[in-house]
Amino acid sequence: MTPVRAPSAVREFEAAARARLLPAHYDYFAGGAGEEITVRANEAAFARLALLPRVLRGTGKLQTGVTLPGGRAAMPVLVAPTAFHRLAHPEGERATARAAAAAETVMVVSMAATVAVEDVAAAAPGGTLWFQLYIQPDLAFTEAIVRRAEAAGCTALVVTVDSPARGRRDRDQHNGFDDLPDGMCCENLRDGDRVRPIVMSPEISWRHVDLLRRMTELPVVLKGVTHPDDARLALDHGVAAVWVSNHGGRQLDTVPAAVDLLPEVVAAVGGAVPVLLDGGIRRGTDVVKAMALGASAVAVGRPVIWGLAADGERGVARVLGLLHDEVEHALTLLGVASVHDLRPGLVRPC
Ligand SMILES: Cc1cc2nc3c(=O)[nH]c(=O)nc-3n(C[C@H](O)[C@H](O)[C@H](O)COP(=O)(O)O)c2cc1C
Ligand SMILES: CC(C)CC(=O)C(=O)O
Repeated sequence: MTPVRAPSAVREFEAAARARLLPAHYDYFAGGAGEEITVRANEAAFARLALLPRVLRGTGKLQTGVTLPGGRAAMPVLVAPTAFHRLAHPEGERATARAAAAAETVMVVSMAATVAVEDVAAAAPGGTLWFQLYIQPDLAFTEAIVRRAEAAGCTALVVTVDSPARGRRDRDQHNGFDDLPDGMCCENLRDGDRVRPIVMSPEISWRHVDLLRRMTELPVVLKGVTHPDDARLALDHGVAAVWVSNHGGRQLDTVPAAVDLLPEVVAAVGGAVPVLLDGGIRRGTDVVKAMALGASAVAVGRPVIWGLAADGERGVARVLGLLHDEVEHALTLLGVASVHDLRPGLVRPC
């Protein structure tokens, strides 16, 4: 029998995942809002950036580690918060957490995880977890979730601010996908005997960010910033990091590609806090492009889901391992020893 070769690029995991997932579940993970213009733009924008290497730099030992408000990561690629991992693999978020911990990177646990944050933490002792929150209009319930995240050992709160309403996702509407199957639920939304629905409320405002900051000592990271004026406001409201994201094209369609938004946000933040970025990262070269343009670290959403669906913990580990190796390789060929030495001059539009 011909041995099946392990995927040698992140993209190959998508086909493997698609073959294993129910079509409606694949569509939920892969899809985006409206015409999916932003989904496509995120990846296309990286292809439109060229890298311009330096030569004879004698770089020697490479440095890929980054220090962020919620702790250190050995690689500059974090696991973005994504919902419903048990739809992709029976071990769900437990498998993802183990792979992230083995790669010594941060996993951001989604508020919509299908494994409770306490159980995710128990599955990967020693791993670094941040917790992603949609601020709920019921502030007492929001506080209860924050307390759970703190008690589980999460070291930062990632507040997603691009979702004052759910994205309109044509694929999900077409497939009638609007709920988890029996036996699965958003475990972080348990409240006594019931599981609350996630409320995406248009009433959430900067006032809530202030309330949250008073509620917890944890660093607050704002995810879903696209406008430089909002980045400046975020600093006024004391956030520990700004996360540039269009939610992988799943919220407002036709928002520009994430990496195209990055330079203006980086300029607005002016080095006051780290700037993170996600959306369309599929290669180590994408990682170094984003970091050259000023990101302190990046995150991946769908690639982790594809790894998880294809081969559980091993698949996620392989996805993260490939990205790590590709980052090192790109640094070597660029003539840059450390991710901290990446500069805008290494990137050109093409
Ligand atoms: C299936 C799926 C579920 C997601 N769930 C969440 C979530 O629960 N909370 C959140 O803040 N972002 C969520 N996101 C957005 C990701 O955190 C991230 O912004 C996006 O996936 C990055 O784009 P990429 O998939 O191209 O890497 C989700 C994305 C996907 C694809
Ligand atoms: C369950 C949803 C709230 C998760 C999400 O943010 C998404 O599907 O993009």
